[in-house]
Amino acid sequence: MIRMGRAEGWLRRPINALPTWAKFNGVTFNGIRVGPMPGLEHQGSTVIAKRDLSGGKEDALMVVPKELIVSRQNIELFAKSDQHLREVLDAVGDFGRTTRGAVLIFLLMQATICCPDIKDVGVLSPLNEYIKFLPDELLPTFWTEEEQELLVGTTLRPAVRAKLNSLLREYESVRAATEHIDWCAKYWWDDERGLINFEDWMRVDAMYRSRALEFPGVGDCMVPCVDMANHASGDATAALYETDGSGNGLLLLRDTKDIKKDGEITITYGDDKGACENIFSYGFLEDTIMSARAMFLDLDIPDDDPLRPAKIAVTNAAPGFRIFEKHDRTAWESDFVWLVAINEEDGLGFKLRQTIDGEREIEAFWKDQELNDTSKLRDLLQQDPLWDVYRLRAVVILQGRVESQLQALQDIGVPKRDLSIRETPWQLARRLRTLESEMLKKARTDFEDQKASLFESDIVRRYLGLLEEEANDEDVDFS
Ligand SMILES: C[S@@+](CC[C@H](N)C(=O)[O-])C[C@H]1O[C@@H](n2cnc3c(N)ncnc32)[C@H](O)[C@@H]1O
Repeated sequence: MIRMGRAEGWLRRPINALPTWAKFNGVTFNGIRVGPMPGLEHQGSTVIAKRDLSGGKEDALMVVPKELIVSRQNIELFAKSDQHLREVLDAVGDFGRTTRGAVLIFLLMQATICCPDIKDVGVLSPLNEYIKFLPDELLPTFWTEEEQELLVGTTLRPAVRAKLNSLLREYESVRAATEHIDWCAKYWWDDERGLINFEDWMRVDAMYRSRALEFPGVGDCMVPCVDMANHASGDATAALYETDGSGNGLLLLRDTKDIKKDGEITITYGDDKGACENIFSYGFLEDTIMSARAMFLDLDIPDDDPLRPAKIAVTNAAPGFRIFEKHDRTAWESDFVWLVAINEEDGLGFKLRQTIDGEREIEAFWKDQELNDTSKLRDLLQQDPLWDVYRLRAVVILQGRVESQLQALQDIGVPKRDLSIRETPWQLARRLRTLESEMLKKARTDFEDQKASLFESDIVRRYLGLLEEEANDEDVDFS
């Protein structure tokens, strides 16, 4: 439906119509306009200074009435006057009570309301019109199979695969949950005349993913017009966003920034986000990015671990670890690796328990202490006399995983470019491969240093039987 609406024009409006929409709906612009930056048209529209702007001396550059904010709370309010939206939200249950679920359903409803083939569904509102200004972002979920192949060996590849699977599951469950609603059955899902397909779900997901910002006091939401600001990190960020005392959305020039007429007013989408996450959520990498910044690598429990099935059954930690930049080095964090690193002989145990409804449940124990939240395992191990030993095991496991990821990247080298591969996916994949490869090499060296320093620990040396050997050697020398 959305693709059709773009092609036929009923779901598309040129960005030069935005000032009229904004004025009509109470959005104020102060010294700014929205449009493409000459020379940077590939970045879509952005916020541009209409005159010289001085940090610390300007009122808000944008004020967006709180009623226009697409947040979970507002969608609940919209649903009070839109029975069709209410029906769908109720039908999808808990999913409709999450921000993501509510926003995706809301966006789908806006496209439905705009569709000329659909009559008497939903309520007209300024937001039906607003989605017509939103471009279709080329996020990796829209890359072709060949383009996704360029990502093999990067952390983006499994992330895109997992995302497509979860989108498909969501789409199927929204469909199953709403098929019994007459108008949904007719306009959305009918085998011949139904207008919605999986691509629509991917498109509303992309709109939300690439435009949602976390506003203090509101949470994740889409704020019309503020979401036209492009991203720049660090000192280059020109403006901040927040809400005023009444809940309206504001775009504020940073006190330290002066922007000349025709300069760009950028915000930050999050300076800590890694290169992978930037491409995943926004479909671009800033030109100034010189490192992958952060990476999430998955981690498996070895097949020969006798406790593997029980560990998988009890874990509530994400199965992997994150490496990230800290000062000039890499650091890591993981709740999962501790479960991989310890075993029965260390004090990890499992028991089967019968629940009151007759089900059997696995319970985990660490040295007879109940372990009902495996993300707390690290804290328990930290109090153990063998903490350095467990740390060393964790570091060895992670270093091995870093090594295998690096190997996968290097085995493929520079992928071949097929004629069908578009420029943006090609450039992004190439840059990501280089940035992640550099970061993995750095992490490998840092893990080596951590290993070396843990080998200095008396506890580790005693555990490995090295202290006694040294003591014996010394005895021999003295005699
Ligand atoms: C919140 S929207 C910003 C407005 C958007 N440019 C538009 O035309 O509607 C985020 C999208 O803008 C683009 N974008 C933002 N900052 C960018 C940058 N620094 N370089 C390239 N593209 C950028 C990306 O396509 C991203 O997915």
